[in-house]
Amino acid sequence: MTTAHWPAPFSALPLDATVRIPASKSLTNRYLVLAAIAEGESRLRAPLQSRDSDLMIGALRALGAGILEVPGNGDVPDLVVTPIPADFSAPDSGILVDCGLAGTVMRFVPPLAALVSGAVRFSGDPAALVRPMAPIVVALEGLGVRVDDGEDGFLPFTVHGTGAVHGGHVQVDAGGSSQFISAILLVASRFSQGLHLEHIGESVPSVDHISMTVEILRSLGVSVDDSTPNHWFVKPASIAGFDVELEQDLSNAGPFLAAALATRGTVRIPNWPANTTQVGDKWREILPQFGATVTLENGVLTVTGGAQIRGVDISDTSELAPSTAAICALASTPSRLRGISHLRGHETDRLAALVAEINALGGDAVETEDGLIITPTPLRAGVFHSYHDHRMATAGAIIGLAVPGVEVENIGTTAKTMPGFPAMWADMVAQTAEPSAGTGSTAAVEAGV
Ligand SMILES: O=C(O)C1=C[C@@H](OP(=O)(O)O)[C@@H](O)[C@H](O)C1
Ligand SMILES: C=C(OP(=O)(O)O)C(=O)O
Repeated sequence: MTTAHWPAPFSALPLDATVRIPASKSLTNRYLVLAAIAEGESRLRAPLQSRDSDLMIGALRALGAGILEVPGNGDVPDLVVTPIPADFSAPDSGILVDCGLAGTVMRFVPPLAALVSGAVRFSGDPAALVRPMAPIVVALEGLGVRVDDGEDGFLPFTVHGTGAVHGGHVQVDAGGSSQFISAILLVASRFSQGLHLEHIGESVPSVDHISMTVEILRSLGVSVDDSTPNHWFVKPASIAGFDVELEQDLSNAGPFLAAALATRGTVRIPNWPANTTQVGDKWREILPQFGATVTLENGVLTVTGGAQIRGVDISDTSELAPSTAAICALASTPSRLRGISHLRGHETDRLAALVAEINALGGDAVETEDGLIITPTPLRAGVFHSYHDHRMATAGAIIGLAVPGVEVENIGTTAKTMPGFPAMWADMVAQTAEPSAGTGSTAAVEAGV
């Protein structure tokens, strides 16, 4: 149960905690799409259970896939997926897919809808209707698929599939999101002539997520040639049913690892993968720049905060940026985050939201063309708004650990990728001491000193 304003637990003591994180959103939703177009039954072990994965499951079921929960080895049921039947057609009334605010649903499912017959309409939360979508529409139209989008390039729109996509050469400007590339690549092995996808425009952000897509496709036997920058070639192929165990979400590990820095304590995360395609593995490079000690031994990632948080100057933090910005707000020297202009098209305009919320607590954050400059100042109690953005909500929680009296508005929005967040956070704090929600008297890190 969450309240409208969640008193963020404050910790005057250095934390000493071990935390287990639920499965990766990006991996779960990719494997779900691929299971829906595979030739046989697939099993996803220990998948993510969250709003974004529920939305993906709902979308794929609507498109004819069978998805059943079966008992797994841990707390979370496995998913057994029966692929979309080859002759699946939408009813005459069409199909409605609710994308919520999930980028992976609104970008990954329309190309899949192009492979079935009939009209599939996509809509979502009010905030989803302003997220960039035009490159998906343009790419589908370039592949010969009819899309009714009212010519505005935003949700809602309707994809009119004919049961097959010819494929071939298509150009897309993916400067606004790597998901435009991943979306087309994921289903391209089903195009009868395969795909030559070409990115035109400014550089693509979040390239690690494209590498994740390419690596997963290759692991399932799909040939992807990405040897020429900005070009991807996919050969037609059948994907056999597969059985995969999902890794925990290393991006969502970020707020918990940041808690070690915010309190000068130690946080351990077991089962950290030795090899991974997740961008969250970059915490191992990012956190030492703030002065933290990071070790990975026997699969346990251990982060210990330094006496003070040093400011950083880093690029391309992708979906790690909100947590990174929260750490910067607690640092003792200025920070600059670069290469994240596309965050303006995320769940909210994250650059504007971070500036507004850090400054509302007395901070000094300014927007640049491609990121943020955050200069230390002492922070004070106040409300940190989440803008329906799970990563804004967790950014507020990080700051609240070190600044007494922070309340996060709509902490429940963390259900997008981590429904258990408030309980997990409280448990992390309780492993060291009883949390005194928002009522502590000394900041754990002397923000701005
Ligand atoms: O493909 C994916 O799973 C994602 C790609 C990235 O999107 P952008 O390229 O829009 O940043 C990332 O930020 C998002 O959280 C997940
Ligand atoms: C940008 C994000 O999500 P989405 O998949 O909705 O794009 C994110 O989780 O940080």
